[in-house]
Amino acid sequence: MGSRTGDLVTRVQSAHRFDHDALFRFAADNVSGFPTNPSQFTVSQFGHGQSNPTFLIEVGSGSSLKRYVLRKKPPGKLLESAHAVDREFQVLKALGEHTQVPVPKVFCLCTDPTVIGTAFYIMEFMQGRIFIDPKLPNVAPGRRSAIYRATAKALASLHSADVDAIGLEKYGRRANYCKRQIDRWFKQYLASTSEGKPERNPKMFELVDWLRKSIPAEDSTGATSGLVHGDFRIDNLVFHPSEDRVIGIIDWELSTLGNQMCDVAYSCMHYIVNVQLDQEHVSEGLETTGLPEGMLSMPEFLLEYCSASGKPWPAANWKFYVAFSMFRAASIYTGVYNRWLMGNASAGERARNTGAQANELVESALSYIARQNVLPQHPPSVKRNMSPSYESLVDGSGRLVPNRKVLELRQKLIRFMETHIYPMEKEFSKLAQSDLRWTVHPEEERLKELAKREGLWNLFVPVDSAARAKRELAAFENKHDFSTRSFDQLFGEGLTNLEYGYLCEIMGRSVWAPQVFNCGAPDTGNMEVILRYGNKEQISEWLIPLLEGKIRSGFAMTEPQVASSDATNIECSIRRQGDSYVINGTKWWTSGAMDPRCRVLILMGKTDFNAPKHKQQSMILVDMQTPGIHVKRPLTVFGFDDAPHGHAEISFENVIVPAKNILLGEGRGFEIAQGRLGPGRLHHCMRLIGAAERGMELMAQRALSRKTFGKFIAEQGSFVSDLAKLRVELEGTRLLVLEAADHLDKFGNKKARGILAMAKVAAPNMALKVLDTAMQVHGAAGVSSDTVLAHLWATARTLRIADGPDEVHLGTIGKLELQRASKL
Ligand SMILES: Cc1cc2nc3c(=O)[nH]c(=O)nc-3n(C[C@H](O)[C@H](O)[C@H](O)COP(=O)(O)OP(=O)(O)OC[C@H]3O[C@@H](n4cnc5c(N)ncnc54)[C@H](O)[C@@H]3O)c2cc1C
Repeated sequence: MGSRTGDLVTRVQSAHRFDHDALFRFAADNVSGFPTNPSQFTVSQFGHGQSNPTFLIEVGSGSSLKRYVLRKKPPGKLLESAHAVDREFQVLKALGEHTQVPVPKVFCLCTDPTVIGTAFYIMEFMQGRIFIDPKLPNVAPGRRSAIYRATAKALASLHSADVDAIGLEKYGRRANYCKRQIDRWFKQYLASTSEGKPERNPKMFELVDWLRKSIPAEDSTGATSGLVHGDFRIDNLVFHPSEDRVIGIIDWELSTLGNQMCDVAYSCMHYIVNVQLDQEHVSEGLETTGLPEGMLSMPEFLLEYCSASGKPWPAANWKFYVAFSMFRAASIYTGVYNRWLMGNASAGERARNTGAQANELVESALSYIARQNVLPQHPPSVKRNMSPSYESLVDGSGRLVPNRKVLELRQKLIRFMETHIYPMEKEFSKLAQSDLRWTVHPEEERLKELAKREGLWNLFVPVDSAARAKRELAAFENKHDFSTRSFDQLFGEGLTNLEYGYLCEIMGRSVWAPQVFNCGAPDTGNMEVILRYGNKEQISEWLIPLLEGKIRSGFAMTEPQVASSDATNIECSIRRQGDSYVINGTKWWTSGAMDPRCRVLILMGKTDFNAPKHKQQSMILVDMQTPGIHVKRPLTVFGFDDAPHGHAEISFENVIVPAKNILLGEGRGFEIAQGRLGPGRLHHCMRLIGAAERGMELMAQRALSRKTFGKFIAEQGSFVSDLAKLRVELEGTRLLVLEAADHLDKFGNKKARGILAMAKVAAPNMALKVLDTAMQVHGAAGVSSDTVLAHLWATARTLRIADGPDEVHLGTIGKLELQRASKL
């Protein structure tokens, strides 16, 4: 495990002492909520890190204890422009207030040196873990890759900050960063090695010469420019106390605007060289000594970064950036060594070897430059990053064995979820609980565009339905340009339902994810109806904008006054009148109809009340803006109204719809319902597998990190065997769902109805069990909105009713069983 942030402190070093009373007075006046009359006020120093001295302030005791972090300039004469704590404060404030980049919250800045001797600022203390050694000793192999992936994502997230939008446009000059940095750090090197100081190394001059000649063109064009951290290493990241995700990027002393590839190379230094303050010498990095089990290789780490940030593979200029990183580290180490000689290195005695290490870094940089190959020309295949249960399946071709294409999409999807969805969940929920709940978060629309670009769009469209719709559309050739890739992409990636099962599951891990990939309910079921049963006009008018993600849809079948699990009860009338139909009735639980983007409903009603029982019903496309449609209220599920999509009660009063909007023809509603509910129903089951997986993961993490009565929850009672039983149930249900998808592909809706019904009963019941146990393990937090569990549970619970209650499906399964027996 990593070190806990609170355990990294020691007594304040004598060279760094300051007036605690003055600090207390300042903090009490300037930090909102700072205790004014505490029982205790203590200051200790973080021993780790060694640029700007950093202190832990503890105010009060017991349950009223509050903790803060103070960062200040070191005492004494300092190198020009170094240790600018005011800049650190500025960047942290901008990122904290305007972005999702994980950083500690800052409270106040003091630039007056008379208060405690130097400028300083006070920020939030982050309770979490810091991994000081990049080899991650004492970390389970299975978690090492997750920690490295989170590291790559944190770097990508800070590199994605829009500096112009958050007031950091003047935080530095973007172009020619490397050129300026080489000059700056060489100047600092010269200053640290002038007369009477550490000896100069002639090889440093050789290195600088090579660097100056090899600066990549992208440095002057600004193509790779943006916010740069300047010291991005794993030990400058605070990880969540139990989950493998970054909650804070710290130590922003060297941040500026500039060439972001320098951060990337610097974050990979440990693969090439092993530089540790406590060691006498620089030694070989992980590339040579071997990767600890489970750890990502450097190309894998870079692949993770590139796909999260959208940056190209950096092979072309990699040698320069790595050599530059070593040069800069050598210059910094020389400065630290010089400060140690003067007696004010904040790392104290640990800095005694930095002089020798600086020279070894120069040596290593020159050897690196001399190497033939430093990074493969192309990114690695994704095989290594796969979750263990799929690793062995890559080249398999058996039934229920995903092929390479699916596995690659799956990995892309997993990365997208980790980079873009999970970090936004709180933000999406916040909007959905505010006065603006019925509006769409702009980030959702941005992520939709990103998902399209990444080829993660409309993955649900089954290959056979796509082919049918394209054939129908052929008559509209002038209107739609079939030849463009973007048009073709609207019809997904040519997957079967079975193949989609492996992907839909991942989307189900978050209630916010499916719509970002245009794979949310009820749209997928509705699009499937138009794909399979729509004529060319209906496809062109409604399906194309739905596939483009420009509009959304609802499915209006259920009615308040009749038991709608038996659709023959439905009373809404669809009466023919010339070239139109007139609709009258009330629907409720029309999911998605509250969404401001919802433009079309597929409505089921009766066109002939006297026809045979299953021929009375029809389905018709209804424009939401037609006069006579009144959205009466949003319904809630255990208090969740699922804004901004919602579940609406709607009345239809003489709603006049063009006759051409009827689907397939009068009296064919039941036939379509059977077709629609097959795939749409199964998508719910696939998503429930993902929701259960998320529950398992959160449950295990919580149990491994929380102690009650002296033991971790994981060590209590029958936890382990309970967890194992849930895993057995989950895996069994997953196989059932995949099997149902396979049947749907091979035999169609009607023949697959038995196994579809089994999946529809099994999936919500299994997910509910897992999520319920996960909530229990989380204690009160589990039932709150602080975790995703309660919302996932509420959604899973509705699926024992929505799309047909359990009893109806059990009836189908039982009937088929008896039929089989009667034929024996
Ligand atoms: C969150 C959510 C979203 C929904 N979204 C939509 C939507 O988008 N569009 C839409 O049209 N509808 C939607 N629904 C409605 C849903 O499909 C219906 O609620 C469902 O079909 C059951 O109909 P009902 O509520 O009228 O229950 P009823 O038909 O009144 O049934 C009530 C109960 O009777 C019992 N029962 C019924 N049949 C049998 C049987 N054969 N044997 C034994 N017991 C039985 C079951 O316990 C059942 O739960 C949604 C519902 C929810 C909760």
